[in-house]
Amino acid sequence: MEERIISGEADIQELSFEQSLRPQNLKQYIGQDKVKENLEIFIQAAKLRQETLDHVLLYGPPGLGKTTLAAIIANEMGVNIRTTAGPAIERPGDLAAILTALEPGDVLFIDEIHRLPRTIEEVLYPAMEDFCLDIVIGKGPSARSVRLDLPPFTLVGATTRAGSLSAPLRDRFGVLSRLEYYNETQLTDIVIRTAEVLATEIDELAAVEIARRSRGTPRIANRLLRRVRDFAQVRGNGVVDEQLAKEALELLQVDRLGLDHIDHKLLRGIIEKFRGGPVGLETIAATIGEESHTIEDVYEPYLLQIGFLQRTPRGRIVTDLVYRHFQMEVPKTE
Ligand SMILES: Nc1ncnc2c1ncn2[C@@H]1O[C@H](COP(=O)(O)OP(=O)(O)OP(=O)(O)O)[C@@H](O)[C@H]1O
Ligand SMILES: [Mg+2]
Repeated sequence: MEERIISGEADIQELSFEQSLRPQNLKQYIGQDKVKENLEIFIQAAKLRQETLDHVLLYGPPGLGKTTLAAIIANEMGVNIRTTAGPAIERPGDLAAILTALEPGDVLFIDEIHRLPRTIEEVLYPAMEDFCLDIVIGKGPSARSVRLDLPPFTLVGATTRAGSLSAPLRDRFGVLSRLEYYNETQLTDIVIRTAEVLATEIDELAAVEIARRSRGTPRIANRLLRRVRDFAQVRGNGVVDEQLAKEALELLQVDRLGLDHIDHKLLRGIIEKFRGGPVGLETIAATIGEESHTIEDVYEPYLLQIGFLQRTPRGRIVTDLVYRHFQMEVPKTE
């Protein structure tokens, strides 16, 4: 897959930059009002009762703020956070080592929790329910099971694919929070906040321009801002105004809805080769030379979200909005 500036996923160099931009508490966390409101209540209640917070599952597309929110939850509870990821825990012993090292009340954050091996999930169930671990010592006939008590903790799980989580695991979370794409106003606020952190001067209209092209995703908004800021330093006097933002974004080949050349190739491909569809996913994949699961996981969600694509039992179809976006004549339906 080629690298895309509008990809929701983070690349490695980006991680330390992102770290510096993370809001630290719920107040600074922009948008996701429903999720925030719920968490605020649960956190307060847990603190009043002097108990640990219930286990929380955060799910939604990449770059919407799951990792950020996990850290905020720990912060608001006034506890430490330990971070790991599904694929990093290979054997039950790995999980046991992490769990037994927790302090009472800690948050254990498991990113990509849908990638946890099933054998590990089973160890996690009693840990989540009763704060204990059943460990098998020895092999064969002399093997015996020992029960270990754990300090009470809060598991925060994050996943981009709630559907691939097993039902028994999902059921053990007391709080299920789904993160939504952000609207233009919220993204504008995020761009302005990030500019402040970066000590970059930016016009409100420039921030709106960046927000519009960010596909509802803070990670993309921050990434675009960073590129536009580079442009402002080299081509201008460092200040980001509307005109400069537009020029820079033009150069980055991100159109006014945040679509790039791959989206264009996909949408135009369906129009030109299949008269707008319906056409099957595999056929689209072969036509544009991408893997079908990449199309499904990475390219499609936003196109579906803005109503440019529709999924039907017979395949994908492009909607009238696409023809208008490309200033093409909308075909008449027979
Ligand atoms: N509500 C928000 N307010 C301000 N900034 C945000 C918000 N949500 C996310 N961000 C910023 O967007 C970037 C990406 O967020 P984060 O890493 O938390 O996303 P994620 O959902 O964990 O993504 P992934 O699925 O790839 O793990 C971070 O730099 C963060 O500062
Ligand atoms: Mg994350």
